[in-house]
Amino acid sequence: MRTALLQLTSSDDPAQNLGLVRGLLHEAAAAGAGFALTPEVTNCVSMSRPHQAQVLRNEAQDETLSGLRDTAAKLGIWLLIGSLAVKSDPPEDRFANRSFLIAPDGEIRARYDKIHMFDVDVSETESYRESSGYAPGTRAVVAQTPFGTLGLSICYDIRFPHLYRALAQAGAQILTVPSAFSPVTGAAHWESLLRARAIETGAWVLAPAQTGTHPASTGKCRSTYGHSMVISPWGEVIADAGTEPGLTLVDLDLNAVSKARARIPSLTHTRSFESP
Ligand SMILES: O=C(O)CNC(=O)[C@H](CS)NC(=O)CCC(=O)C(=O)O
Repeated sequence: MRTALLQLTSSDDPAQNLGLVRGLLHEAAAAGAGFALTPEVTNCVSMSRPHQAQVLRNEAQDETLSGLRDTAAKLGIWLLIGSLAVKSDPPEDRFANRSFLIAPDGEIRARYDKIHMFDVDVSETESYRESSGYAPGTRAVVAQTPFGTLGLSICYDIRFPHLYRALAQAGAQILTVPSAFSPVTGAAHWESLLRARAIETGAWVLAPAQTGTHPASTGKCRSTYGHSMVISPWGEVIADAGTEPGLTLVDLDLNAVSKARARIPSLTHTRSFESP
């Protein structure tokens, strides 16, 4: 299946971001892609909770979701919206960081709420407290498509290998890791983490990313690492998008999954052991 990763520099204006994503999806479909993926927080990259509270909507009212469902249906493609920041149902007053898998008929086939929250001091001047704004998910998700079984995850989840082992053991052949990685940790860890998860599971890893300096109408601009990547089930870097926004196209071959797993059947070699 020809697959397109969209690398974005999303701003904090959801309407503007929707227009850019639609343009890239048209290009992807024209290039023969039947599956496209967008990064984490496709609809809004913002460091300002008050701004997010003003521009974000709950799922039913979210115009990025309805707009992209419409585009996927018009183009007849599968679409993983890496994530949208959406308002949760009361009494929860934090947002959800939620992936959506859209089928070529425009229907939502799967949802996944990011489980692991990035509450980290990256450097002396750069801190993130994702759990202050977002409520974590509690459920791992796999989804069937005609081109393979997807295992869904988001960004900081990549640091928790047991999630990916569980997804692979539940049948996932393609792991999705839409991200907005910090430049500092991206340079140090991004490629190694993605390659490790591919090697451990013998699955394709598709990691569409936010990149660059994100324009903000209020508060501080945020920067992200970019380098959207496709990793083969054997752990090879098949594509690295660098730091410019745009499209990356690859042809996914599911035979590579069974080949990698036949060579190293570690997924079937789990043993239980006493805790240390
Ligand atoms: O804040 C939002 O609106 C959406 N959430 C994110 O962008 C999250 C939390 S700040 N980013 C990450 O998880 C980066 C992880 C990372 O960089 C690492 O693991 O090193």
